[in-house]
Amino acid sequence: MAMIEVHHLRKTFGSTVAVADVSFSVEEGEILGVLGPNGAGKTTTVECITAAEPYNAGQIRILGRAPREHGRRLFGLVGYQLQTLALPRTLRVHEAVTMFASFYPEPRDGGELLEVVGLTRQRKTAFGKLSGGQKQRLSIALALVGNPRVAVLDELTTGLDPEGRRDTWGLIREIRDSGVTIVLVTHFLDEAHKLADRVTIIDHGHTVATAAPAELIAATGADNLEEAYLHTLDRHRAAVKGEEPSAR
Ligand SMILES: Nc1ncnc2c1ncn2[C@@H]1O[C@H](COP(=O)(O)OP(=O)(O)OP(=O)(O)O)[C@@H](O)[C@H]1O
Repeated sequence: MAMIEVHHLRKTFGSTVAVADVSFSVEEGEILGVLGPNGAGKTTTVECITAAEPYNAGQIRILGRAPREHGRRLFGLVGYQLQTLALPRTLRVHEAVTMFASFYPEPRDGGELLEVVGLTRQRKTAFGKLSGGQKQRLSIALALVGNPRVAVLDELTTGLDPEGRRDTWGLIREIRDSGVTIVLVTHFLDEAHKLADRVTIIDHGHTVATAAPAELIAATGADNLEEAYLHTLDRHRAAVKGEEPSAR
């Protein structure tokens, strides 16, 4: 059974259509990369999956059931790492983990989790004194503290230096290897290529393609995922307009 299925999802904010028609599935144990330009509807889509937002039409199934059917158990099932983590500046790292752990019926051990994300030495550091990379690590820890089967990670390496990004990629692989299914929203095509088993591309609220990076590269005759991504978007937009795609 697929871990997550999204069928013809539609979500509007007033007159803004944030998600027009998005469909994809996420298999258990895989890393699915969610790609697309700014404003494409990626965050809105994952917020519908985590039930942070209700949706207008279509279907979402998590382990075969609608998000709301899971009730409060959904929060333990799907961990969500926010694009920006806002916590009181004086809250210490271990206090944040303990506080978030209290929201869940079967939380992970806080000390062990800080070890996993490499924040043991900072456990007594106030949130306001953490570096950008350390805040990212804390936000990943908070997404995992409920012992979820799925982790939704939104732009998790934005603002990190190359070493921080590489370390975070290692961490994501370890989390996947521990059995957690991962939905990874990213603008970094190298990141998607290195981590994702499959990627789904969203443009203007529509699913454009879902495939393994290597399949997408082969299908477009591109040299790398970035080229393949741009080519796929061009082709989609030209088809929508009824035109021939431009040569990139
Ligand atoms: N709470 C909201 N109220 C009104 N409009 C919203 C809201 N959230 C998102 N939108 C709009 O919905 C559209 C999709 O936004 P969304 O944040 O899902 O895109 P995204 O693909 O995640 O973009 P980015 O890559 O810039 O993070 C945008 O036009 C955005 O302005």
